[in-house]
Amino acid sequence: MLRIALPNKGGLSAPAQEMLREAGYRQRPSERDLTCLDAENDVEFFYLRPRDIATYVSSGDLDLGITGRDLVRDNGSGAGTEELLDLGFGRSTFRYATRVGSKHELGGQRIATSFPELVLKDLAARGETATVIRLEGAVENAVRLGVADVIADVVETGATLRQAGLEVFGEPLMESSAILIRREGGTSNGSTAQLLRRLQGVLVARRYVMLAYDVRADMLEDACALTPGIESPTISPLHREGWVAVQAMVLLADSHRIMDELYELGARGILVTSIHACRL
Ligand SMILES: Nc1ncnc2c1ncn2[C@@H]1O[C@H](COP(=O)(O)OP(=O)(O)OP(=O)(O)O)[C@@H](O)[C@H]1O
Ligand SMILES: O=P(O)(O)OC[C@H]1O[C@H](OP(=O)(O)OP(=O)(O)O)[C@H](O)[C@@H]1O
Ligand SMILES: [Mg+2]
Repeated sequence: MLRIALPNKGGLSAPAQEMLREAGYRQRPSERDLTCLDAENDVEFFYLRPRDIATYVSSGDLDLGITGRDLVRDNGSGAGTEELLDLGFGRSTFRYATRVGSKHELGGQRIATSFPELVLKDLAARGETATVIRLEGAVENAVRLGVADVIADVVETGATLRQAGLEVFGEPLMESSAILIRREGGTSNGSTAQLLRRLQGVLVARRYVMLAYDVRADMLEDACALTPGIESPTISPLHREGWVAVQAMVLLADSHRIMDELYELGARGILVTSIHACRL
């Protein structure tokens, strides 16, 4: 039986469960449940604090885990894990910020953060010495309340920083997103490979749509150049003489541009449908 750690709370919890449901796995019926057995798929899920997940996976007590890359790097046990897949949600950067107009320096400053290990590693790499103050959250308040001169925190839109009168400085310490991890050097059995294929299928289904259209046969090569598909587009004959129907997967983000260009080529009956799941 495959044993998988998932975030029990916080911003990564709901999207992680949604992704697993889309991949065909059973998820806990109540947000208070700490385990969920999916007997049909021979998988058991354990809902844990996202910060703790690397601890269980690096020790080998759980086979796989979903958590934030930044949380793994801030957990000493993270070094004993490896990343199998970027799951595409929970994207953020981790950055230093200070009061607008203040000096952009780290040496000798008091730096407030919920990610002390990340910050200490970064300071060591820079050869800087500073005082790191560990806070549980709402770190942006630390500067105006006088507890710190600088913060190091998760930035998504930057709205929280702006509201607190802070500005980022320097390069991001890291870019994060939700990831699937396993024990470093671990081997994949059949169930792990199946889970990976299913999650990859969800990622593709989220990024791509199926495009179908009719086009005159003499324009087919130009049309296929716009919609090459992943392997090759499907061409079917139409009852109408001299016309064919084409089906191909295209990136959702490109779909409207491609539809406009196909229409210009003379294609008609252009339809976009979403993909619920796939194995490529
Ligand atoms: N806007 C965001 N705010 C907080 N975390 C975010 C955001 N966007 C992505 N993340 C990621 O979510 C993870 C933080 O999850 P965690 O469960 O620790 O805290 P949370 O979602 O902020 O919940 P809480 O702070 O209420 O416990 C990190 O990997 C972080 O990079
Ligand atoms: O760049 P933004 O889009 O504004 O998002 C980033 C903010 O969101 C998170 O806070 P959260 O709501 O998790 O509260 P916390 O600080 O107490 O964890 C994070 O710690 C930042 O404060
Ligand atoms: Mg938070």
